[in-house]
Amino acid sequence: MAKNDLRKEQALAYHAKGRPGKIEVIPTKKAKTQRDLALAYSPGVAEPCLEIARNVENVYKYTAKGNLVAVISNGTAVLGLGDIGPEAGKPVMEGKGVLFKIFADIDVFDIEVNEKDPQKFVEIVKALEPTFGGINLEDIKAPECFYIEQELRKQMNIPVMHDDQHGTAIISAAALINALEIQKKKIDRVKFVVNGAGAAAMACVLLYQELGAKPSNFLMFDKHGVLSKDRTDLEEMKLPFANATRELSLAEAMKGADVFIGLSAGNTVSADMVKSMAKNPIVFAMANPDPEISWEAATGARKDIIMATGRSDYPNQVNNVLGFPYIFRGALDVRARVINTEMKLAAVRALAGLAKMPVPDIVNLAYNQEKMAFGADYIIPKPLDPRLLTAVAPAVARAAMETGVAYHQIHDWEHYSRELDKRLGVDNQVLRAMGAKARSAPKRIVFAEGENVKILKAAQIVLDEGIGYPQLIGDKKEIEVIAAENSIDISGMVIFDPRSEDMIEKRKEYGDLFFRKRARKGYTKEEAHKLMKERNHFGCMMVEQGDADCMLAGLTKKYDEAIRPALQIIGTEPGVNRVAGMYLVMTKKGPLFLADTTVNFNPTAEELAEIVLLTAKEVKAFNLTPRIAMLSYSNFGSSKSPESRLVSQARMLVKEKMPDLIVDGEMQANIALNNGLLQEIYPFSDLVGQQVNTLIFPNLASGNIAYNILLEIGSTDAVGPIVMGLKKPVHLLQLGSTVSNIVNMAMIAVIDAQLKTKPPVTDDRKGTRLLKRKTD
Ligand SMILES: NC(=O)C1=CN([C@@H]2O[C@H](COP(=O)(O)OP(=O)(O)OC[C@H]3O[C@@H](n4cnc5c(N)ncnc54)[C@H](OP(=O)(O)O)[C@@H]3O)[C@@H](O)[C@H]2O)C=CC1
Ligand SMILES: CC(=O)C(=O)O
Ligand SMILES: [Mg+2]
Repeated sequence: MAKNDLRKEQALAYHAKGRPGKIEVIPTKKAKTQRDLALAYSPGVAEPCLEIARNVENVYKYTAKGNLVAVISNGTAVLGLGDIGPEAGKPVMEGKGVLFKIFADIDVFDIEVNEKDPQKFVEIVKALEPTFGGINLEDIKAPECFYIEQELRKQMNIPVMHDDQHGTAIISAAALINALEIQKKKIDRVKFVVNGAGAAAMACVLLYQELGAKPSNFLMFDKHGVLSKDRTDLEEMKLPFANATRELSLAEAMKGADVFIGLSAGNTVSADMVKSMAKNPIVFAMANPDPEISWEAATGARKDIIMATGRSDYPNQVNNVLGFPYIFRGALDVRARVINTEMKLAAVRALAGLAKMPVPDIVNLAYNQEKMAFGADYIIPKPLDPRLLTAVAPAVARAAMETGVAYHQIHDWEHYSRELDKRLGVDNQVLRAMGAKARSAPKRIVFAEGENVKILKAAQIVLDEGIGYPQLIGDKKEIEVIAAENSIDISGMVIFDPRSEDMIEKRKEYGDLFFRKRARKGYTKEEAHKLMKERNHFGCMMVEQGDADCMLAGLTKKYDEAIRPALQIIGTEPGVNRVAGMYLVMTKKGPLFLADTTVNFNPTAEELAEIVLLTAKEVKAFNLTPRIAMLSYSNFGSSKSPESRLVSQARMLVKEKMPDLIVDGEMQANIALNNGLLQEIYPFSDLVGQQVNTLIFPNLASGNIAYNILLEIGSTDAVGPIVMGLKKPVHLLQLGSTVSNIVNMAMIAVIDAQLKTKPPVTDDRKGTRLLKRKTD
C-alpha cells in the first residue's frame, strides 16, 4: 500500500472508530445522587440563574463561559482545501477543540455555520456572546473574513480572533525574527515575496510591518498573479499590497528576494525559484496540508536556506497550533475584551525568546532528537514543548493588563505559572515521552500471538511509528490471510513458526538450553524439545538467547499460564526473589502507579517490602520520584488486625533498606489521595505535602479489583500490566487488551529492553538473521 493510501486509511479509521469524531462533553460536577441532581438542575439551578440575572458578571462565576471558546467556521477556506462547506470543515474545527484542550485546558464548542453572507454571519456569531468567553474564527475565506472579524471585534465584549490571520501572523513573525537573526539580515532591508493574498497572507504582512518591515518591500501574489496597481480586478482589501509596477511572474519576483512567504496552495514554487533567491534566503512554505514547495526540494536546492513548513513531520513547523491555545489562555485568564496588537506582539516575543532557551529533555525525547538547539533547523519552539503555556499565556495576559483591556488582574505571576502547569497534567507528557523514548532506539519485539488481529494491528502501528521491529510468532499462512483480510501491512515484519520444519535447528538449540535450565525440575529432554513448539516458550527463548530484544504475550492466555515460561526460561533479576505486576493509570491528578496487580496473592511483610522496592525502581525509570502510599483498610495502626500490621511492618522493612524513599502506610486510599485530609488528621506522615503517585496494595485481590474498577468506570487510560523483576524484558498483556493497550505495552517493552539489553553485536536490528540462517 502506498504511504498516502495508508495515511488516508488510518486517518479515516481514526475519526470513525468508536464514538465517531474526536470530542465529547464531560460534566465537571458530581451528578450521581438525587441531591446532586437537585443542585445541578431544578430546583437548585434556579439560584445561580437568579444571581446571574441580578448581575450578569456572575455568569463567569457560575457557568463554564469563562473557559469556553467557540471555534466557528463557515467552511469557505478550510486549510488549503478551499470552500468545502461547513460539514466538511467540521473535522478541522473538532481538531482545534482537541488542541485547545490538550495544550491549554480550554473547552471548545465547534460551531459550523451554514452562512456565507458576512453580515448574517456576524449577526449569528454576535448572538452567541452569552455562551462563550472567546471566539476563534477559523477557515473563513478572504475578503469576507476581514469584515466579519472587524465587525465582531467592534460589537462583542469578548476576545475575537480570526486565527488564520493573526495566529499565523504571530507564529510566522516569531520564526521570521529568529531566521533573520541567524541569516544576519535586517527586517527593514529584506525583500519579501508573498504567495497568497488571503486572510493569512495579509495579516502576516501587516504584523511584519509592525515589526519594522517596509511596506514597499513586499511583492504579493494571488491566484491571478502579482498584485499591481494596473490590475482592475483587485478587491479593495488587496489594494494596499499592490506594489508591483508591472506584470511579473512568481519566478521573476523570486529572483534576488530574501524571504518567501507561502500562504496559498501546495506545490506552487519550484526548486529553480528557490535557487534564484538572494544569499541566505528564508522560505516559509506554510500551505496545508502540502506546502508550496517540499522540505526536500527547498533544502536540496541550496544549503544556505532556512526553511519552514506548516507540517509536523519536518523541522521548523510554523503552524498556528503554537499560538491559539496560549493566546486565548492568557486572554481568558485576565478576561481581556479584545486581543490587541500589543498582546499579539507579546506572543511573538515570547515564542521567539523560547526558541533560544535550552531545550528540555522531555522535548528532545518527544521528538526523538538527541539535542535540539537554536539554529537553522530550530527557529521556533516545537508544538509538544510543555513550556509554551507558561511562556506565552502570561506574556499575553500581562500585555492585556498593561494596555487596559483586562477586566481581571493577575498579581501573583508565580502562582499563575504554577496553576498553568497544573492544567497540563503530566499524563500526556508521560505517554508522549514514553513514545519518544521508545522511538529513540527501537528494538526487536516478539509478539507471541501473531495470528491475533489485534496483535497484528498493534504490530503495524509499532512498525509505522518506529517504536520497534515486530517479530510475529505463528502460522505464516494464517497470519498472511488475517493481515490481508484486515488490510494490515506486514511486509516489514518477520514471522517465526516454531512448529515449522524451518525451525528444527532452533527448537533443538532452545530445547537443549531449556533442558539444562530445568533438568532437575521434572523435565525430560524430549519434553523440553517438544515444549519449544509452544509459542510462549519459543518467544521467551528468543529473548533469552538474544534473537529478540523483548516480548509481548498473554493476550489470549490466563496470566499465570502466560508468565510461567518467562519465569522458567528468563528468571528474576539478580538479588530479586519475585516478580510483580504494575499498572500505570492516567488520572486527572497525573500518572498513578498501582502494584501488585497481577502476581503475588497474599504477600508476607518481606514480600510486600520487595514489591515496594521493585515498584519504586520502575517508577524511577519513568523519570518520576516515587511517592508511595501502602494501602489497607486502616490508618497508621488504627486497627490491630494482622493484615494492617503486616503493611506497617513491610513499610519499616522498606525504610530500613531505603531510608530516603518517600513511603508511608498503612493507610486508606482516600487518605492517600487527599493530602488535605492527610495533613489534617495525620500531620506526622511522610506524605504530607507530597502528591502520592504510587499505590501499593496489601494483596493481589485488592490491587487487581481496584485497577479493574478504575479502568471500567473511570475515564482513565492505563498502561500495563508492567512485569517487574524479570531479568529480561518479557511483558504480558491482559486478556482482551485493546490495540492501543498493546501499543503502549510495546513501548514499555522496548524501553525496558533499552535499559536491560546491550546494543546488538551485529547490525541485525530487525531480526532477520534468524530467518536467513534457516533458509541458508
Ligand atoms: N501554517 C499555518 O499555520 C497556516 C497555514 N495556512 C494555509 O495558508 C493557505 C491560505 O489560507 P487562508 O489565507 O486562510 O485562505 P484564503 O482563502 O483566505 O486565501 C488563499 C489565498 O491564496 C491564493 N491562492 C490560491 N491558490 C494560489 C496559487 N496557486 N498561487 C497564488 N495564490 C494562490 C488565493 O488567491 P485569490 O485571492 O485570487 O483567491 C488567496 O489569496 C492555506 O493553504 C492554509 O492551509 C493558513 C493558516 C495557518
Ligand atoms: C493551520 C490552519 O489553520 C490552516 O491551515 O488553515
Ligand atoms: Mg485554518
